[in-house]
Amino acid sequence: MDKPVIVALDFADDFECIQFLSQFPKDTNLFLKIGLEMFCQFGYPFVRSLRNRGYNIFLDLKLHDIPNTVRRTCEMIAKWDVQMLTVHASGGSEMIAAAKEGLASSDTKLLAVTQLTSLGQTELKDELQIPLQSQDYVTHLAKLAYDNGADGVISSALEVPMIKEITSEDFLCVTPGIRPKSAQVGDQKRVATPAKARELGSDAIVVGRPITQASDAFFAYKDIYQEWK
Ligand SMILES: O=c1ccn([C@@H]2O[C@H](COP(=O)(O)O)[C@@H](O)[C@H]2O)c(=O)[nH]1
Repeated sequence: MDKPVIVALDFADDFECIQFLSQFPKDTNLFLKIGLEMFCQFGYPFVRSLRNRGYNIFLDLKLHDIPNTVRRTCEMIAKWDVQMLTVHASGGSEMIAAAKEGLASSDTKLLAVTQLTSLGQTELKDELQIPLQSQDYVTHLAKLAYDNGADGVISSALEVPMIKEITSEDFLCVTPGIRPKSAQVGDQKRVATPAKARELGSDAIVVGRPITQASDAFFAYKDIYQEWK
């Protein structure tokens, strides 16, 4: 699928989620992100039911554990036919490589989260005590992910040109923290509009609340899609 708008399904219950999806015409070809909130409640059966309905699935589990545990978990997820899976790049080179090995029998793209888009320079320095500029930290983790077999990263759109420069044009940059001009920023720190993300070279944008909390979700999706295309 060419440069999708990935909709983050962060709902407290599956009924609400299915009602949300029913607002979209059947031919919308949605790419859906299932994150921790829904996966912890509804697990693999929920993933399978959405996959069986034909949706593309980004499973955003942000795995972060010792290499053996991550490899074995990825071996299991490899059977699920999901399109994307996340691990944290800060889990290190061995863990990233182990995740890739675990997914080897599948077409699932492995994406490594660099610096969460909810963290800015202040949090990086004062809370995490990382003595780097945010952009240098992000590009360092992106290079680590690239060198150890990841197919791409999660970052802010603002960092995409630097990431592509030190990795490769084909290295996927999937970018949350997307906010249309009129939307509330909320807990996100490193944000970009859909148009800016396009201009900076994002391969896919992830959008949650600006669509899921809109009074007309399909209209909000179409609006963002138009700006992104
Ligand atoms: O760095 C990251 C990694 C993942 N996310 C996820 O994307 C969506 C964004 O939702 P919004 O409502 O549009 O803010 C959410 O599911 C996060 O878990 C991220 O935001 N930043």
